[in-house]
Amino acid sequence: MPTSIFRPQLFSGRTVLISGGGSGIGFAIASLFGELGARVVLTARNRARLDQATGTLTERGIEAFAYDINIRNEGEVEALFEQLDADALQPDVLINNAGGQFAAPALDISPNGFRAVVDLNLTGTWLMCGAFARSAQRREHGGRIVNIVLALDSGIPGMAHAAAARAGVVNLTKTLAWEWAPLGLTVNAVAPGIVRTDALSQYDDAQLRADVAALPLPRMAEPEEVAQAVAYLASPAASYITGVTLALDGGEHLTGATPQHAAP
Ligand SMILES: CCC/C=C/C(=O)SCCNC(=O)CCNC(=O)[C@H](O)C(C)(C)COP(=O)([O-])OP(=O)([O-])OC[C@H]1O[C@@H](n2cnc3c(N)ncnc32)[C@H](O)[C@@H]1OP(=O)([O-])[O-]
Ligand SMILES: NC(=O)C1=CN([C@@H]2O[C@H](COP(=O)(O)OP(=O)(O)OC[C@H]3O[C@@H](n4cnc5c(N)ncnc54)[C@H](OP(=O)(O)O)[C@@H]3O)[C@@H](O)[C@H]2O)C=CC1
Repeated sequence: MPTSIFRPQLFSGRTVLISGGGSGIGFAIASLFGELGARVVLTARNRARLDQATGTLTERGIEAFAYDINIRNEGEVEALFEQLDADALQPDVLINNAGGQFAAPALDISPNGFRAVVDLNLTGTWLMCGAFARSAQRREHGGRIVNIVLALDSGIPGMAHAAAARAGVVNLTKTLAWEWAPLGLTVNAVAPGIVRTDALSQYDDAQLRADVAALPLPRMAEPEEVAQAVAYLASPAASYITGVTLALDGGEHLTGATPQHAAP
């Protein structure tokens, strides 16, 4: 685990909402914000996994809450923010981390498969951003949004749906940064390459190892490294940064040779 550069209690008094916060990168983000004094609110679909995550965080002395919702469902997203109001847990920071896709050649992606991935990664992120910004506007309270995308500078062969959806999020990030600056919101993104989480079991291991070996920094990222980048973008140190997508990819964007993604 990388050494934390942040001062203790940096996010004391702040509430941080993390989609997909019960596993992998989202859980690492929740852990770091919690260790830095924030109250953390986790959302995802799997209630049991959320409960396990909040249990672990609570044992570490972190104030943690969980709400099971599907971010693809507009009604569930609206209901979440109403519930957060009712529970006095209005977020200061939103981390749109929930997402994913399946690896398949473009010609094997059905219209419904394409739609499912766009619904999750682009529309789901959009719905969460909108509900968060309306909440901030009502309360005349600024805030931070950080969107987790994928390294995509040279396209993402084997994941055309995710490539399209995440490119949408990158431009949404820039556009919302303009439109919502007057609301006191900054909107940024982090684009990880390959991060060591259980979710990688969905991909071909030999291919992943070959992809990593070809990087200028030939290793996977750790989830905690993504969490530190997110914490920086949500911190006062980044108050003049908006609309950027930070590549956290071991230099993948320099190679011009895009990793191939395949199912196991
Ligand atoms: C490598 C490093 C980079 C990235 C790493 C990470 O992101 S790690 C993080 C990774 N974490 C995650 O990825 C977690 C989140 N990911 C997910 O939940 C799913 O990937 C999801 C977004 C598709 C779920 O959507 P959903 O519940 O709505 O799914 P559904 O079952 O209802 O199917 C909808 C349509 O998709 C079709 N289809 C599905 N699978 C395949 C396939 N393998 N092949 C072809 N097609 C497939 C399915 O047939 C159907 O189309 P049809 O038959 O009706 O025409
Ligand atoms: N690991 C990697 O190499 C990389 C990952 N990423 C991205 O980082 C993010 C986290 O990935 P990682 O931690 O590895 O994988 P996970 O599969 O553990 O994370 C995905 C999270 O999103 C949640 N989620 C999925 N669908 C929905 C939905 N419809 N509504 C609400 N929550 C949902 C899942 O919970 P649940 O199933 O309970 O809903 C899960 O907690 C993803 O967006 C991923 O694409 C980006 C680059 C590389």
